[in-house]
Amino acid sequence: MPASYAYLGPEGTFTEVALRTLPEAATRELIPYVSVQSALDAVRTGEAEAAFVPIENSVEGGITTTLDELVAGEPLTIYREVLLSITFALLVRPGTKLADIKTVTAHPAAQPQVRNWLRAHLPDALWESAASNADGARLVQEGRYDAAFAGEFAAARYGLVPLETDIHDAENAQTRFVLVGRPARPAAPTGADKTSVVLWQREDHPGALRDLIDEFATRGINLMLLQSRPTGEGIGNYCFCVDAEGHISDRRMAEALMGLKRVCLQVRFLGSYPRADIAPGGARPLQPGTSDQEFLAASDWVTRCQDGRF
Ligand SMILES: O=C(O)C(=O)Cc1ccccc1
Repeated sequence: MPASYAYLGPEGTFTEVALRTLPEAATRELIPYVSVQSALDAVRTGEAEAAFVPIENSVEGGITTTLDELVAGEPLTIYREVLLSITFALLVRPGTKLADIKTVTAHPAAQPQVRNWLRAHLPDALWESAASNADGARLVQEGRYDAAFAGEFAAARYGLVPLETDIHDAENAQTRFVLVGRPARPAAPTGADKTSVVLWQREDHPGALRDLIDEFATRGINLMLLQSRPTGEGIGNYCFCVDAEGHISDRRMAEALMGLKRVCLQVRFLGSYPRADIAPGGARPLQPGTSDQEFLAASDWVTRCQDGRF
């Protein structure tokens, strides 16, 4: 049996479409799971080699179930990311008209992407969340809801028809998905990489968050995501999910992570992996003084000073 990738199912999710864009997916058995948690658990138990799950969208930010799963429990590592442009179709059973729709469903992350459309076209419809957009389509097929927002491609799979297509409140809405596996050495840098970490502050004090961010800023590292998540240990108690430009094998990133390790209560490394938004080698020019050579030269100079050879 080939190694398997778990993904947020059932069949017909945007997650499945995004997963199939990865060349390595063609050589794996792709197994749908009912939730992000169960897909990630399949990796933790060794049932699946890796799991593919949504993690962020350009309209609402981080997908909190996924972030919370990566923040807690047995550590997992992100190996790849995929960006997918998202537009929704309103899927109904054949014969349903707009005026018949009293209940609608989709994944919670879909709602901010269709809210204005709903207000304009179905202001009185009751919204209930589904485990995924394809699961919403399945529930419409079963007669549990009148309509589901999902990919148009999911219609045929669930015996539904698209009553409306190309629904998106925001132009160019994109969702980011990640391939997550058990911890192992990150892939070699491509020249356009991203590093994800979770940071827990040691203590609350004025400027505590700025102190963490400074570890990146002073080394010329740009941040791409900064999302706070409650630790569950009381009001005002948060950890921070951070995506930063660069790879852990870059000196500036390694030094920033060393700095964070010293000043944070805890740091969880979630991986260094190729960026999906730009081609290999396409990262922004480095800030003066932050190349590997400059870090190494500075370190050599300190050693010479310590040895009295300056
Ligand atoms: O993959 C899906 O279909 C999902 O349910 C997750 C999701 C939610 C909203 C936009 C893209 C993906």
